[in-house]
Amino acid sequence: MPTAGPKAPPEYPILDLGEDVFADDDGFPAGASGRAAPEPRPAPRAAIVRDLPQDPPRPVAVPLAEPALSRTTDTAPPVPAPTALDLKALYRDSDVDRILAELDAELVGLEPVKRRIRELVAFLLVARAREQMGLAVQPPTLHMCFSGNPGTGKTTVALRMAGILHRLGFIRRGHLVSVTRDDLVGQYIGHTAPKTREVLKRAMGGVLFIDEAYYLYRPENEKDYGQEAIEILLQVMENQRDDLVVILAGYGSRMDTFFAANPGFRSRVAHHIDFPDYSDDELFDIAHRLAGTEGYRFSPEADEALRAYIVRRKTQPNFANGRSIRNAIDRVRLRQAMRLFESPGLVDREQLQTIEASDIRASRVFTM
Ligand SMILES: Nc1ncnc2c1ncn2[C@@H]1O[C@H](COP(=O)(O)OP(=O)(O)OP(=O)(O)O)[C@@H](O)[C@H]1O
Repeated sequence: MPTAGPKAPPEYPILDLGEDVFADDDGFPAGASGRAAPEPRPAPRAAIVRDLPQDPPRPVAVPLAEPALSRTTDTAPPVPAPTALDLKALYRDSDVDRILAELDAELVGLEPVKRRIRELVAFLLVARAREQMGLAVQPPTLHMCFSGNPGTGKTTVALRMAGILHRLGFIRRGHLVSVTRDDLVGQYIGHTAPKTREVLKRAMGGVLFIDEAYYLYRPENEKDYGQEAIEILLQVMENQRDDLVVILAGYGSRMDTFFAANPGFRSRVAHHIDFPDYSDDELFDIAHRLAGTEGYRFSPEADEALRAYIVRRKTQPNFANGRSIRNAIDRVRLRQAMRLFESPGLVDREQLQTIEASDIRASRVFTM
């Protein structure tokens, strides 16, 4: 948990993030660094944002009835608020159960994370119901922090979260834009605000996922432009929170330090979800899940080799939980293909599907 005492968050003006405002640089603060005359810009990079795949396009979800008494026209009298609502029916109609089932099928383990997501779904359904009953004062704050080591499933869950928020009508588009510091912060004076705004523009109506968010803040460097990006993000997180959900992600302990140093973020992030490291058994299951979805299976000897691989890989540098297992499976498939290609005679269906121990034991992991 953060240790530093809270400071009052600074006041930010309301920003209009519509197309017109994004078209020029006006209207944004100069940033903590102060600004001199802009320097020439380097050539733009080809792509700064990773747009991840999403659900097949659907009409914008408004699964629940319009808020009662929210509209009046000259001709129609206001609709009275319902006196009771069926939360289960709201849940069924929203199709969120399908997304939760997909999440369950896709991700091994992560029980605490899945439980937190179900809690959040309940919270969102109740928020919707309160809105329909005329009880909601303002929309719930949905910005989140996903903390955990690399490869623990944060990006995968964020993608599903975007789908859930969309199906429940809390975001318009349901896409996820995944960025790191380099996508938001420029290297020269005057570059950061346009970069940050461009990313925000892409993310509007969806989820902005900022991986290793603590790199935005570099207190040791007085001239760091990260502070400028932070100020813009904080304004948008406050004032556009009905149109954008920000998920900050990174290692747990570093996120704690980041929040302690940036109370503005701490006060705007309402939901914290911790992603634990996987056990050996879970990593084993992940390997089976990943290989199985591609139509592969392990021989009994390969299973034994896989267990030994996991034990060794965890002690070696750059171990990244599920990501390391995914990479390992990719390499194992290459070795299996080479083995089959080099073997004499015909190959049958069984051989094409089977990973043998030698495909795993040829890994450098066993020689390091
Ligand atoms: N619980 C899991 N079940 C199955 N596969 C998983 C699981 N967790 C992670 N993976 C696999 O690991 C890969 C990396 O996961 P993901 O990118 O979601 O992790 P991350 O925490 O965002 O890591 P990073 O910060 O390194 O990107 C995914 O492509 C996925 O295939």
